Amino acid sequence: MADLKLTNVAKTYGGNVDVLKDINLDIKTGELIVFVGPSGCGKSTLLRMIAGLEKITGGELQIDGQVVNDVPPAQRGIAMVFQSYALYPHMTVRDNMSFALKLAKKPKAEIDAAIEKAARILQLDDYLDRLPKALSGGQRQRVAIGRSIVRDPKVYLFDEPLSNLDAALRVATRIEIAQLKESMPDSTMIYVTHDQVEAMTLATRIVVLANKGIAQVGTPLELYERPENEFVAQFIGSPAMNLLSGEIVETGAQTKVKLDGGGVVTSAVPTQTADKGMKVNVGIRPEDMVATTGDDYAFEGKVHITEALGEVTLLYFDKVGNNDAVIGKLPGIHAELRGKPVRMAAAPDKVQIFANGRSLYYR
Ligand SMILES: Nc1ncnc2c1ncn2[C@@H]1O[C@H](COP(=O)(O)OP(=O)(O)OP(=O)(O)O)[C@@H](O)[C@H]1O
Repeated sequence: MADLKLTNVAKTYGGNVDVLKDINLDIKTGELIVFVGPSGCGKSTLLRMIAGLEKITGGELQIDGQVVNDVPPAQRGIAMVFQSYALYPHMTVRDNMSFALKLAKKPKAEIDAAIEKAARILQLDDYLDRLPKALSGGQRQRVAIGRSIVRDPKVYLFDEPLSNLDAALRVATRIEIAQLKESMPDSTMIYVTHDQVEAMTLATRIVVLANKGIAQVGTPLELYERPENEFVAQFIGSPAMNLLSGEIVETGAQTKVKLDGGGVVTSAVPTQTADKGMKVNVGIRPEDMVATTGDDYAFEGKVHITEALGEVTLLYFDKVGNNDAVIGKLPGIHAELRGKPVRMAAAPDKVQIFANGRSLYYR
């Protein structure tokens, strides 16, 4: 059981290199928080500051109401699982998992009970007497997690735990982590990943880090359906959300935007009379675009390239007005559209509007 509270947490290296500033975040017991963001944005640094492996140079970190900025890692009740599951090669799974408890001089009965519980949760019962070299990558990763579980920490920190695994194993281990979380509802977990699918499927809330701060915090669906800004809009989802410049031509409960070099698109984001004429960017996800033959379309463009992925086809359009090439995603196989002019539309509730990079929905 652990609540974490970060207040204006900052990290400066060498007194003058700001990596993170003004990080404010409340994490409640039982949450699985995922940190995502572009390479170098400070995900690992933030995780390591929470673990106590990296000094917090500004602000405050509280665990269960107690300020822990200067509490050493071992006394924070936190366990960290790294991407390189460095197990002791000459020790069995059981010895690897019990090592920390033996060092802490815990009674044998307590150690045995902890190992038994962790092995059951991680389905490692049959492997306890094996050496790491006789395990698969996924099983080794589970042993690494097991080493944390036996210490019964309040908070688990995962730094890209699956990045060394091949694609199939990643999926299997991801599902195991989801089940692990379910079997320990009172544990708090923080997880760093580059993998969007991991973030979307595992997180109770995702924290998007960018430009030294938090770009948005929300449930996976909030981030996907209602990004607060263009950065999050384009960071979450693949291919990225299309942004098309235009001007508001009609306001009200439904807003109409005339796109540069395109048609008029309707958005369910409400606007006020004074917004008429405002220069905005309209955001539409590739998967929310539909091909239409009607006159009510967002834009018409020539399909430059098609990529058939099996269940869907990606359509890459030529530039529309001043806008970058737009990508559409249609169910099924549509190689026949290559080189053809196609009209694309989107339902109003799938159309976002951004002004100066920020979503009008959150005004
Ligand atoms: N000792 C250091 N001195 C100065 N700058 C550092 C130091 N350690 C890390 N940094 C910088 O801090 C920033 C954040 O690094 P960090 O490893 O936390 O990013 P990350 O988001 O985890 O990146 P990645 O996704 O590539 O793993 C980077 O720009 C990095 O260059």
